[in-house]
Amino acid sequence: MEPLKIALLGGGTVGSAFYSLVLERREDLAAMGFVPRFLGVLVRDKAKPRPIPEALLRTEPFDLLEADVVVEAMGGVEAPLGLVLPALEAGIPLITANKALLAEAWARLKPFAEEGLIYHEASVMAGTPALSFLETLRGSQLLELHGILNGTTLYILQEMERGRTYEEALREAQRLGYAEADPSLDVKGIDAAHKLTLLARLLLDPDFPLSQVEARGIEGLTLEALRAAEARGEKVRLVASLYGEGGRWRARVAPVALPQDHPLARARGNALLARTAPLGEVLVIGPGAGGGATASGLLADLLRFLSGAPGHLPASRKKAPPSEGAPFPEVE
Ligand SMILES: NC(=O)C1=CN([C@@H]2O[C@H](COP(=O)(O)OP(=O)(O)OC[C@H]3O[C@@H](n4cnc5c(N)ncnc54)[C@H](OP(=O)(O)O)[C@@H]3O)[C@@H](O)[C@H]2O)C=CC1
Ligand SMILES: N[C@@H](CC=O)C(=O)O
Repeated sequence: MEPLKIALLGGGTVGSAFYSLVLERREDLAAMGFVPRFLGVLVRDKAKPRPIPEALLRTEPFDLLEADVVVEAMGGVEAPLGLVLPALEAGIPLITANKALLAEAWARLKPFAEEGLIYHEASVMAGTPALSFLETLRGSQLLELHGILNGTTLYILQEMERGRTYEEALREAQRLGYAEADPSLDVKGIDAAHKLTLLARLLLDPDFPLSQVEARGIEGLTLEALRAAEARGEKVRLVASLYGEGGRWRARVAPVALPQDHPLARARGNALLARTAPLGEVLVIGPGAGGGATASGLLADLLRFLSGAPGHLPASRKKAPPSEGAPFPEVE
């Protein structure tokens, strides 16, 4: 049995759930010949309650070069970038749930992604397959893609439909561990834009720029707008879309009106709908936020790494859209 030395950056909602899940799933790791050993868990405040022994907590960066794998769940861009780059340069793989890091620091991280050193299933739709779903769709051509990629805004809209206020619903989403440390990333559509950028880089263009995503959030939406949509037989959802327009890919995050019987309107969780050829239309639905759901995606990547498979490779070339898309109407 070989020790598997894990350096964990972040011991909050996701990091704590990952730590617990690894211990719970020791037998699966043992069946592959590995015994997990956490070298340390980076946090800011050792006094916060969490299911991690205090002896493992570190408030100062520790030596990641000792690790077999670095798992990052701290959030932000510059702080995690400064920590993971030296490890990647030393050939140590990175498993991350941090879509902001990947979306915004791509110029620095792309060479390592191309080497197969970056695993990030958990960065889009948590443990619900989104990247591996799209990897399988590489056998077809993408015609268009529409997704509910942010759990916080989905929860807020669903709760507003049940009569709660926007503020109450946002507070509850924070309490449940769905929201980002800065929830304006969720409600302004920026988190969904980060995720859409990662999907586009996986399938359409390895250099797809974050700046190409037009993002609008749900802050301006009123209960009246939701009620009016309901009266028209529609539901309002924050949808991230990629579709052909004038021969270019258009990437948009916006609140849109969906017919109530549309699969994305009926989905109770996050969802990703892809129209492809020759495969056809495919849909995946599942939880997209929360500690356990995200830890599941991180553990899936750990198992993928241990099986010898590379991380999530960007698209091999830039592809033009084969047809014009049919976006949903935006709700003002
Ligand atoms: N929550 C979710 O549902 C999902 C989250 N993600 C992503 O996972 C990542 C983590 O999210 P989440 O767990 O919710 O966030 P939390 O805020 O709950 O956890 C962040 C952790 O990182 C630590 N940390 C943050 N910055 C520093 C720093 N500069 N130095 C040392 N420690 C630091 C915090 O320490 P301390 O505990 O002491 O404050 C905390 O333990 C983010 O990138 C997020 O986007 C992805 C999918 C779903
Ligand atoms: N804040 C995010 C967490 C998961 O990515 C969301 O609400 O979807």
